[in-house]
Amino acid sequence: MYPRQQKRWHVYPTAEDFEIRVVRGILRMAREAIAVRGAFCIVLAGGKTPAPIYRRLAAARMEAEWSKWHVYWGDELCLPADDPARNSVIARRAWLDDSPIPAAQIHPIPAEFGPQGGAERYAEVVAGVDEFDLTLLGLGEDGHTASLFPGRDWGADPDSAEVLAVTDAPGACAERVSLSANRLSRSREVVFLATGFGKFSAVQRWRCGEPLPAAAITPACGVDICLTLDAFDFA
Ligand SMILES: O=C1O[C@H](COP(=O)(O)O)[C@@H](O)[C@H](O)[C@H]1O
Repeated sequence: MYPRQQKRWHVYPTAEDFEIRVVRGILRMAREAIAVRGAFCIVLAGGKTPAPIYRRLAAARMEAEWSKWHVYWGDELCLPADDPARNSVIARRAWLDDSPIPAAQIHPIPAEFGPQGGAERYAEVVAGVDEFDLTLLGLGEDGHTASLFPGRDWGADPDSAEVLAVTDAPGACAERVSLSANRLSRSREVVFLATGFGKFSAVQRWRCGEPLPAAAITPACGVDICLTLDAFDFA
């Protein structure tokens, strides 16, 4: 059993409000982390939901000290490195390919080596970070987050591996690499992103206390869940 999750819900009337507020929050957290610790370590979410956020970060070129950003991912699909379905490629195309963040500070998950090979290699990469400053996460329609799926081991125990080799994910890509719930919880801030009516049922189940994978992310500071109104309630 994992610790109780402290949740703060933030509901925005439109997708534009959601995007503006989330981007503003990311830039503020980056400024604070850089002022206090001299660097900002962010974990990116995969899937489609964060793409507009990444595009807005790309447009905010003058608003951050990009040379101090270090970028990681929460999960990745075991597909060729340049496959457009990969979480790293979605973020690269929307933002990172055209960003001033030094290439050596961008750390995609090497999932092209397969679940086991990718997990072992990425464990060495994240071992260099004690606590992430900000972890962005998505929410699947079945309540999964990163590549932690219902009915599987999410690595929520304190002694579980930091990076998991996933071989039986439902859907099109069964093989994946994912940070474990335990590792994702080692973040100063965690922000979930969910937009659209398709997420409504997962959000309701989470609000009602069902033990979904998303509920296993339990950083000391709690989690912030940013939603559009249609994902939260009947508008
Ligand atoms: O499989 C995945 O799905 C979730 C949610 O994706 P979305 O397209 O519905 O936003 C995502 O957070 C995760 O990284 C991805 O691998």
